[in-house]
Amino acid sequence: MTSIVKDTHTHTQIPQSLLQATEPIQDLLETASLYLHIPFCHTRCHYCDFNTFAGRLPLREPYVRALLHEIEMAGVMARHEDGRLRRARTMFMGGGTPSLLNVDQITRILNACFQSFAIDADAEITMEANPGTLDQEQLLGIRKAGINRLSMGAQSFDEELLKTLGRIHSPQEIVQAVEYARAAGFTSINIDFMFGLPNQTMQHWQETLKRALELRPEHLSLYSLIVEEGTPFQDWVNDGSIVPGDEDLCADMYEYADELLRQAGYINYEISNWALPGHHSRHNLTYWQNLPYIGMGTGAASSFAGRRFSNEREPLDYIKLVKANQLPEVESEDVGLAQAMSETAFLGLRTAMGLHLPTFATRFGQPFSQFVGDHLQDVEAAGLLEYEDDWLRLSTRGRLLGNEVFLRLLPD
Ligand SMILES: C=Cc1c2[nH]c(c1C)Cc1[nH]c(c(CCC(=O)O)c1C)Cc1[nH]c(c(C)c1CCC(=O)O)Cc1[nH]c(c(C)c1C=C)C2
Ligand SMILES: C[C@H]1O[C@@H](n2cnc3c(N)ncnc32)[C@H](O)[C@@H]1O
Ligand code: MET
Ligand code: SF4
Repeated sequence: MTSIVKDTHTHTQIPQSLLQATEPIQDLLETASLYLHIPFCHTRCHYCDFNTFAGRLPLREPYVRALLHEIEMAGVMARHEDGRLRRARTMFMGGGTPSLLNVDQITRILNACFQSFAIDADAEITMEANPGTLDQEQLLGIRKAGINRLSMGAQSFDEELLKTLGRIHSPQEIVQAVEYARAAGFTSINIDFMFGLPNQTMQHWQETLKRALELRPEHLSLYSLIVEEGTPFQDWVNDGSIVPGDEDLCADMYEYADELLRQAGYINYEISNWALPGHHSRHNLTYWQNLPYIGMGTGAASSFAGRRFSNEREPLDYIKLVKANQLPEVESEDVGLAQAMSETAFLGLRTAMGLHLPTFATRFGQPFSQFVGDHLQDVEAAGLLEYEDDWLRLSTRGRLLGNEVFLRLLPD
């Protein structure tokens, strides 16, 4: 049994496995999580603005070759001064739709990472998949190649809504994909859903969550629809042919989900993420803890060695750069101490656990209270923050006013 710490103020239940630092922060700062971007999709969903391309499937093999080359160069870049390979605790192959690659391509990508980085024997290795692109043989192959966590975009169990979204699969194919994944030995499965969708009623949402829970995924990500610039959804919102759910409905849907999932044993460890005890995504948490990560592939972002940088987004240009033996970096920003401290605080405060104050002080050689100064007392007095043991977190009220809290905390 995982022991549970009860937070009486917010009624969240946070297991010790999340509260206890797994390793000293100085050791974690010496690692890098790996993100690998696969920029291909069958067709583009109507709401999506990710860096991904439809109709360019013939580019898959040239792209994979370039990615293998980039992994090798990144491994060299990330090595320690004495030549040791950089250690990675988690890997995440996202997109786009990595499940559009064949087993051989996925295996080659993983093996390149195993050669160029020191991947922990018990690393969390996730791959994103679209339920419309999965079959039993492929799932067995990728499990064997080393993928041990599967993250599926499902979005909804409503047939009509799936059409509005431009999805390529039916509700039944979501169930089928999870069954195939279980049969292939996956014991850690995430499913993504969206709410606040056009014409989505509370009943639709309840039905989707009910069917999601029947599959008993270890992890659920629930995202409120964002109407992104340049998407068909934005055109349709502008011409009035679709109307997204309003703020009140979205809040009700979020609260309904949170309560239902809590009763079903899931922990809301971050705004959009719920997990059964022990199944939180360690990769996601590296982002929320502001730990180093290296992104490879088109448009992938990195936070490493005091810099944030990101790659060329267009596949053909990316391939060209890599072929010329160059790291395909196109943007870079130095991250100073003050910026790193602010980011670590704000990212931490968005998680259910909050910010671990002793870790902050060890990491930056300065306590958080000293860094923010008088602002902290103001925000505390307004009832927006609360302490529990060594943790500082947003109160229920603070969570509703999240951005307000962050603005007020910023040093002048
Ligand atoms: C609704 C909020 C979402 C956040 N991330 C995603 C959603 C839906 C999903 C997502 N995850 C990554 C990407 C980038 C790929 C792309 O095509 O643009 C997307 C859209 C990967 C990712 N997420 C974070 C990092 C650092 C990375 C890897 C590097 C990369 O981008 O290539 C961190 C992160 N994601 C979100 C937040 C708030 C966040 C901060 C810690 C939101
Ligand atoms: C990675 C996950 O991000 C979610 N996702 C993708 N685009 C959007 C958007 N515009 N708004 C909200 N969620 C989105 C989907 O649920 C996808 O599966
Ligand atoms: N592309 C997959 C899907 O939509 C995975 C999530 S979106 C990057 O199903
Ligand atoms: S399949 Fe995923 S990445 Fe591709 S367009 Fe749809 S939501 Fe975006």
